[in-house]
Amino acid sequence: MPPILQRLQQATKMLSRRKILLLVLGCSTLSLLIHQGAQLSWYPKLFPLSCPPLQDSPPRPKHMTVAFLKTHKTAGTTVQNILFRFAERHNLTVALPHPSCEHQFCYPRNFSAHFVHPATRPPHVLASHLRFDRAELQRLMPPGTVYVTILREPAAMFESLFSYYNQYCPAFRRVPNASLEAFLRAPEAYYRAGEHFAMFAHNTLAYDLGGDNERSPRDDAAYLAGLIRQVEEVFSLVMIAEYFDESLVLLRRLLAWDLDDVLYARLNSRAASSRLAAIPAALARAARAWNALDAGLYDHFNATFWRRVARAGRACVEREARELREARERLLRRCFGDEPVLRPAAQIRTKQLQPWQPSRKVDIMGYDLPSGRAGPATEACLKLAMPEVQYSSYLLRKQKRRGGVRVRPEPVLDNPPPRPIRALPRGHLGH
Ligand SMILES: Nc1ncnc2c1ncn2[C@@H]1O[C@H](COP(=O)(O)OS(=O)(=O)O)[C@@H](OP(=O)(O)O)[C@H]1O
Repeated sequence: MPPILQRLQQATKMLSRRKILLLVLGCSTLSLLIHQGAQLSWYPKLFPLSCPPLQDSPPRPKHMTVAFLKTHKTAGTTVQNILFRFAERHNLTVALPHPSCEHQFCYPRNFSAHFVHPATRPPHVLASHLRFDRAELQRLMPPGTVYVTILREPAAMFESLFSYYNQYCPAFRRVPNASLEAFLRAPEAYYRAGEHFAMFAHNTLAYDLGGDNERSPRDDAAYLAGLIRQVEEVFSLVMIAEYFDESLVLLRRLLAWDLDDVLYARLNSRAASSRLAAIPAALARAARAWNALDAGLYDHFNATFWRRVARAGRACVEREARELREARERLLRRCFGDEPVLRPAAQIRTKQLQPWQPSRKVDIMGYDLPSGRAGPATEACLKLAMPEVQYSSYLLRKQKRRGGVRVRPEPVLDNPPPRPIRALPRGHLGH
């Protein structure tokens, strides 16, 4: 080939190589941009794309002192069960109510350290219902205790309260045909502030947090702002029931616990037949308007929750939440059979697993153990699904024994059925 032609061929090769290189570079830049664009639309700037390392390097020891404010109808029993099991595994003391308070700390009275059974003091963990009182709790709990609580979307929470406490709360009992719609159309017609268990019918979250549930943020915005400030001063984490798994991820990171420490079985759920399939939008608006203080609290802490998720790394939190769900499904299958299902109490043969039923009109579901099981693994499964009342009585007896108080020995399985239970202290424990 003549030299001129050879040079021409080389030049063409060089050009096409450069072109190919440019083309490849262009394509990769474009694909990166498209990818980034997509990511950004999923994870707005706030959320880092990668998982930042846990702040606890070198690893912190597990935090052992926790006070959980168990608000009503917010998935609190499931959180309480996680804490009870953690306490047992680590040989910690759980603060439990004196029997005259039943299984709650004399709710709806303001919490007092006197309500705590002496055999359960000084405690590491506290997780039973109470009305928050900062000074009294600080008197009881050791310094360094981490305070956490949980909130639920107020319309869903109110629907649950209305159904669960229908027979207990006079404001609900007055409503014809137990109709939530009728109540929310004219709440003032049925509600009397200050009467027994009125707090279940108006701003229950605010009441449980120690606030004045009769205040309206419409008339007094400063009151809501002040209540939020007080909650923020005390509680290191406010979980959100709608994002339960994400909440547990934040909890375990806060306490430097393992993911295994927050595995759970869902407790205290109503059967589908006992709940509204969906709350119509107008009803939800009315529920939020009537419980405006709770709505203000929820909206604020829902927003701060997502800011925390962002700080922890949203992708990371979601990944852990997924791992938690997978591990939890494996555990439920191991404990309750290949198809673990929630059952009504009448279908649960294991007495220690039968959840308390608030009325004949409401079915509270639970799990049952497959028959013929025994041994330590079964005991762990039993605790996983043990309702609040049975677990509280069991722990109290166990801790009394540990403290040398004479009680009949009671194996965790085969113990007699719990005595008839009332969900709430009545009569003399007025608000
Ligand atoms: N993991 C998880 N995620 C989301 N929601 C959950 C979870 N566990 C329990 N629940 C729901 O919480 C409601 C029961 O709340 P509590 O256990 O706090 O009730 S109680 O005040 O102790 O009686 C009850 O709500 P309703 O079924 O609407 O009544 C439960 O279904």
